[in-house]
Amino acid sequence: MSSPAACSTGKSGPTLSVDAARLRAKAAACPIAGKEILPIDQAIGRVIAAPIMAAHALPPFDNSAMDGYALRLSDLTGDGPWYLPIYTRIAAGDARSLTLAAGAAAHIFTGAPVPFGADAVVIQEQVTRANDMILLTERPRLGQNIRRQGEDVAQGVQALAAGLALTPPRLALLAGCGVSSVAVRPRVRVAILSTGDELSEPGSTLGPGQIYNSNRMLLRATLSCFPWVDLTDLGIVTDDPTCIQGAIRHAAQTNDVVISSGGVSAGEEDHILDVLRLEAAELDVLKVAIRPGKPLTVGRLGQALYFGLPGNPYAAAITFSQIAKPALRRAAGLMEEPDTWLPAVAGFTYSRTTGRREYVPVRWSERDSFGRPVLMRLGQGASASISPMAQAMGIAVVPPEIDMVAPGQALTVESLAE
Ligand SMILES: Nc1nc2c(c(=O)[nH]1)N[C@H]1C(S)=C(S)[C@@H](COP(=O)(O)OP(=O)(O)OC[C@H]3O[C@@H](n4cnc5c(N)ncnc54)[C@H](O)[C@@H]3O)O[C@H]1N2
Ligand code: MOO
Repeated sequence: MSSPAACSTGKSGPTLSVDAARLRAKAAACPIAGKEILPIDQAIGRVIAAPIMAAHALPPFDNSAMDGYALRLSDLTGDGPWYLPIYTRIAAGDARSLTLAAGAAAHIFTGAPVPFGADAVVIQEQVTRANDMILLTERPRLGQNIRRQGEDVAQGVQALAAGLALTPPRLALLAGCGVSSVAVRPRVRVAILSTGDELSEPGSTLGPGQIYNSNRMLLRATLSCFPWVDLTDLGIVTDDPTCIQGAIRHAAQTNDVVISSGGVSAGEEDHILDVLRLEAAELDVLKVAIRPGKPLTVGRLGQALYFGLPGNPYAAAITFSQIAKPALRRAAGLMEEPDTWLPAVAGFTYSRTTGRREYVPVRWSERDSFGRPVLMRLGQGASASISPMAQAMGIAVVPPEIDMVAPGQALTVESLAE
């Protein structure tokens, strides 16, 4: 067992604002080095490791945006109407290299290559066709209904930057540019464990004084939604300092991030901080002005980033989403910050104690005249309650200095899921 080491702060250390705690957690998270080359169909949700260049222009050739007739504007002399003979028919996939005959039109279909010399396509609804001739009365605009080669992405330019997640639209862009494989960041290896002698797994019979382990499912389900996470679930670790120390030490040696729940507050049965000291952890965050979730621990344990989430389920969910997740995203190499909050107004009254930023589970069924959701509060703010967050459409954010939330008060609302 290693000797106790000084932490940067202790149980009585300073209380940080949510923003300061998040910044510290992110600063403690270094992007995982290295890369993997994956076929694009196996890269869904992964993080781009290096800029991706377009192998081909998009679109790869000038093509028609509509079903109609390709023509040359200089053939339309005078004020019209104009008659043009149809010299050929060009469907999508036509492999011929065609030049438009002088004074003629080509019957062309959406996605078909525009013949050389044609500089406009008139949709079929705007012409009168008689046998092999068309009649048109309005002069087309130069280039109308023609999608130019490379107008979406030019060949050889950067199609996507490093640090972006490969969302479905981005994968579609790569496919469209003919990119078949991509260099992605390695997955972040994350281990989760639940502490507490009172915990039992669903499926087993509850003994006296026991509760079912819900934090494991919360973290497991949340992390399973991140394709850039390689998850190890260590299950329940009993409230014994030696067991916790062994589990945490091994987890930190074999993972990039370790997340525990429970045992971080001040009680004699809360062993996480003592164990972290014995393991010479460098602790950056011990108390946060957040409700729920004040007793949160963030630090480094050897090469691993460590999050000690509070045991209360709503506190675990909020501290994970507000502090741990942004740091995990940084470890994954993600450069984009999700910014999905909505302006909203309170539809409820709530008298509260100031000093902590509070995350309130809410639903709404109405919007005000500006289109803002009118929020209804769920539950009574208990950090042990799971049902309010399960029923919630979002989480309203109440600033620390507010002592009374009244109907009509402007608030922001965030998603707990993203
Ligand atoms: N004297 C003090 N007591 C407490 C303080 C304090 O400052 N002084 N802080 C309170 C606050 S706030 C919170 S939040 C909790 C945090 O406690 P811990 O992180 O130490 O967690 P535990 O004591 O282990 O558990 C708290 C609560 O959550 C239940 N729990 C734990 N793990 C799970 C799980 N995996 N699934 C479902 N529920 C779980 C546990 O049974 C407890 O009821 O401390 C307050 N106390
Ligand atoms: O931080 Mo605790 O979650 O307020 O109950």
